Amino acid sequence: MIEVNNISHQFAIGKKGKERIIPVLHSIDMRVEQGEVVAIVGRSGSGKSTLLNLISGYIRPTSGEIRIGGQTVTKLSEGEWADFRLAFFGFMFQSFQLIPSMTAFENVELPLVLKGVGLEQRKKRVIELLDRVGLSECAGHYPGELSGGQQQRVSVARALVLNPPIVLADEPTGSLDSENERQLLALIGELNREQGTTFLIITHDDQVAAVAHRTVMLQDGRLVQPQRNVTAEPFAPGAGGVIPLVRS
Ligand SMILES: Nc1ncnc2c1ncn2[C@@H]1O[C@H](COP(=O)(O)OP(=O)(O)OP(=O)(O)O)[C@@H](O)[C@H]1O
Repeated sequence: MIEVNNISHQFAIGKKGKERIIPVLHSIDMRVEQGEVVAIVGRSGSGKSTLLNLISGYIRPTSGEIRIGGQTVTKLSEGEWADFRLAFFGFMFQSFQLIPSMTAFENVELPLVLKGVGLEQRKKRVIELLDRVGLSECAGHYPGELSGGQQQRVSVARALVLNPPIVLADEPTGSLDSENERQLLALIGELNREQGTTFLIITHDDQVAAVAHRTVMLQDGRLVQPQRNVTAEPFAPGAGGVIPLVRS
């Protein structure tokens, strides 16, 4: 589903003509199958966010190729990337990135508006999603009127509203308390089992890495041998049992 082929990336910083080159990623090869939940770990500055930004097309690699769903995305134009993102990706961030002047309902609705979905269908889908994350009562609230955990749930609903095959998450539990973290991990597990949603999750959190199917580690911009998670009880955190994984 996601193939990262020999990707290297460097940033150039400083004034034109006097740039300093910062190599960040070196010859990354990675393959993620549909329905996998993969944790990306590594020390601060190892290149995790850069890798996710390359996969989501927000930056272009210095060299190498990325294929998603059989399509070579590194060749897409900016306009094509915008459509591709709407069709393929949901995004979850540590900082939620909600629009403060929009209600919870409007924030979740936004991707549907961008996709040109009609009003009635939008309403139905947003209500469904807010209900799924337990926030039906808060549809009319602005982000500033919600707790951190509630804001994260709004951002999760927004990430999922278009039913994306892939969710890219950058420290999604980073600002959550343990109960909200448990609920988010349970939801990720449900979606993965029910819909085969693929998750790529950058994390420093052992709880997240423990429920992923496997963990890949970046070290100084290089991928360390991928590790298959053999000890985890995927998506049953605290539930005391192993729920079988459905993987295609
Ligand atoms: N736009 C940019 N311009 C210049 N350098 C950058 C840019 N973005 C990232 N870097 C550098 O690339 C390196 C890797 O950054 P990146 O954010 O990918 O690391 P990370 O593993 O996600 O770190 P963290 O866990 O702290 O978020 C760092 O040295 C960072 O300073």
